[in-house]
Amino acid sequence: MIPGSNKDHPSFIRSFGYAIEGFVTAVKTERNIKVMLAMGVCAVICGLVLQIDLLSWCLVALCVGLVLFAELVNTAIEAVVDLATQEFQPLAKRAKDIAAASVYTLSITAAIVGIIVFARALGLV
Ligand SMILES: Nc1ncnc2c1ncn2[C@@H]1O[C@H](COP(=O)(O)OP(=O)(O)OP(=O)(O)O)[C@@H](O)[C@H]1O
Repeated sequence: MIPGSNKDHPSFIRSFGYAIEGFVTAVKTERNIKVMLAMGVCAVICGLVLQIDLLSWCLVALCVGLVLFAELVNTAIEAVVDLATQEFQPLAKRAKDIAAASVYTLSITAAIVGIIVFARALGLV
């Protein structure tokens, strides 16, 4: 919906409330998001312990945020596919498998960046 085109369009604050609701629902219902949040907390603890520099904090924040973003989008795609069909459908499989692949691609990339950042902080590279 185009913002402002309809007086019933939710306000910015209400839309933000829906987004928070979506985040809470995803965390409550999706095991993978809990795992990713736990890994994000671990990365922050490692950053604090190793006293990484500002640029490294930016990389850690970007990686954690992007992985969570990808998992949230993946969860939304799964919900839409389930809404469209409960039957076995090759296209449903393709959509879910590719959405899952996007999360794993980003997670592996984030893990590589994390290894480099923390190895550098430990003076290993
Ligand atoms: N309607 C469907 N038609 C065909 N294959 C499906 C369908 N629904 C699920 N699948 C297959 O089962 C796999 C698992 O689907 P599911 O919806 O259980 O997601 P999931 O792997 O449990 O995701 P998550 O762990 O993130 O919740 C999909 O990747 C897909 O290969």
